[in-house]
Amino acid sequence: MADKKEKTFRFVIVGGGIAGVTCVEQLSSQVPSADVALITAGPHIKAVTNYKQVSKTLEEFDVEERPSSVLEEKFPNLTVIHSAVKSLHTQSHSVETADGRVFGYEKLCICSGGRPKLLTQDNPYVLGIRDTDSAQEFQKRLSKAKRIVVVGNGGIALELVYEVEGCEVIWAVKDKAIGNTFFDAGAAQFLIPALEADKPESAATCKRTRYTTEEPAPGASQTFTAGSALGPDWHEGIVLRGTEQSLCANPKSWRVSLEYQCEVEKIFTSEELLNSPQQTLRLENGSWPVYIQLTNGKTFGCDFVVSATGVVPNTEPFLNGNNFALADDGGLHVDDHMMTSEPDVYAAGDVCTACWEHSPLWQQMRLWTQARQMGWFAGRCMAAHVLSEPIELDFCFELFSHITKFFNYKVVLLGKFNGQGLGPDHELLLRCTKGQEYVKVVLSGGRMVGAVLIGETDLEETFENLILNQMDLTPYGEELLNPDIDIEDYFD
Ligand SMILES: Cc1cc2nc3c(=O)[nH]c(=O)nc-3n(C[C@H](O)[C@H](O)[C@H](O)COP(=O)(O)OP(=O)(O)OC[C@H]3O[C@@H](n4cnc5c(N)ncnc54)[C@H](O)[C@@H]3O)c2cc1C
Ligand SMILES: NC(=O)C1=CN([C@@H]2O[C@H](COP(=O)(O)OP(=O)(O)OC[C@H]3O[C@@H](n4cnc5c(N)ncnc54)[C@H](OP(=O)(O)O)[C@@H]3O)[C@@H](O)[C@H]2O)C=CC1
Repeated sequence: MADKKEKTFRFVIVGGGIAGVTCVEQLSSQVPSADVALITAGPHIKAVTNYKQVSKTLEEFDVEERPSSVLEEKFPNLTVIHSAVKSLHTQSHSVETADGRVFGYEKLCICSGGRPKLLTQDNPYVLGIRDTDSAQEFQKRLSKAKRIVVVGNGGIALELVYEVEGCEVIWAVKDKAIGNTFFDAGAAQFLIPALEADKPESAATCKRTRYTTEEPAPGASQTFTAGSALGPDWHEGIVLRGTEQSLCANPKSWRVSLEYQCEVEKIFTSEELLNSPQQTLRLENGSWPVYIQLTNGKTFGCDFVVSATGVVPNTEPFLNGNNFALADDGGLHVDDHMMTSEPDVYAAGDVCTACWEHSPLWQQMRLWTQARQMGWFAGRCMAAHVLSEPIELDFCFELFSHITKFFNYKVVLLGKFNGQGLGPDHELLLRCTKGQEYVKVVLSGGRMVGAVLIGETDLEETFENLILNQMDLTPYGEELLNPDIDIEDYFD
């Protein structure tokens, strides 16, 4: 393999998503003399724009899909190679691409993201949403649909059930409440009325498509290996409307039915149902292309099923044949320098699992912000290692923080927002004004360790400070959430 190398780069980064591109930017600016290669399966790269540091740890930004030439013009030391990596040979420090080329590296960073963990593979009626292509396929299928079933209870399901119009939505969740990956039952209760109410004007407007289509890269035959993951506001550019076209003007007819505490028992096509003893189901349900049987005994016919059931790190098949340590969730095990178990190989973003001893207030979630932070930190570590400089874990891994929007409410999550890992040894303070705000504080030993802020609470900065400084809040008791006290002044 060594003699076949077309060129050896000092740094090679695999993946043009937010983690890979941020890593490239960091390396190119920190070590401008080094040859850097970005190898990515898709024709476009993702770029962070309008970056805003909202507070010490909270950040907001937009993400744009761009041609890679923009990056190459900015960094003359950078070569972008558009081909999927077919195999990695850590012993010879080389990668082989789908178009048959071999490149050497001194240090490599794997940022190949994740792909949807589908309920079932190869069923044309079960869709996942990950990248621009899959979002467009979903949009196309939705435009002809009268009823869809959404399975899953995380970020994608929360966004879809709110955004889809003109189509009946059956939402099947495993849990007793909606949004288990982000919320507890109280917050879910607060959000439910927004599902039943009319959407506000701004959220209900029909919008134009903004995303471009990525051509699959040579060799990228698997549906979900070509493009980068979508991110904040991905649905804003896409009309998510079913057959009932008039509903864009009449959001009242928008229907979501929830099926709680159930999983999928079986998925049948209409042909399979015709030939099975359960064909009476077909008659009861009308005629649909596909039927889904849930563990609560109900069966629904629908046009298609959306499997919004999480992601699996993209490690196969191109990393096979090496000795990478994998975490329980299948991610590449990385230490506090973003290094995998293979020499000179780093990883960042959705593909990796942070296996260092976490700060008591941080946890990994496969999110846009963490992909950016990990890509940036991996770049810093790679540069520090070649320059023989010391480097410590960055402050951004001290406190988990996430800003997003669900059901048209601003949502801020801080620290152990759901009491993750705290056991019974914690208490909660709550303040809730229906339709306006939901504030939950998690206290452990009298100190604030997490918070969920839904709505325009304006509390994020103060709470972030209280969590970071671990002040004993016992003397304040429930006054902490007294709406008549200006908490910002209180703790100044
Ligand atoms: C529908 C949707 C909505 C989301 N909304 C939000 C949100 O609102 N907020 C939020 O924080 N997060 C959100 N996320 C999560 C967020 O998008 C991801 O956490 C983030 O994009 C991960 O970035 P990444 O760079 O690690 O991976 P990706 O963006 O998946 O990029 C991986 C890159 O690797 C390339 N690649 C893969 N395999 C190979 C190979 N073998 N060879 C070469 N290149 C390869 C791909 O082409 C791609 O460029 C959302 C995700 C989805 C799917
Ligand atoms: N605004 C935001 O911040 C958004 C973030 N994202 C991110 O994008 C990624 C993909 O989103 P998504 O697919 O929603 O993943 P998530 O990990 O957010 O949610 C997956 C959901 O599916 C459930 N689930 C898993 N397997 C099954 C099954 N077999 N049957 C029924 N339910 C199942 C999970 O339950 P359990 O947890 O019990 O396993 C969980 O509720 C995630 O990293 C997510 O954080 C996506 C959209 C918006």
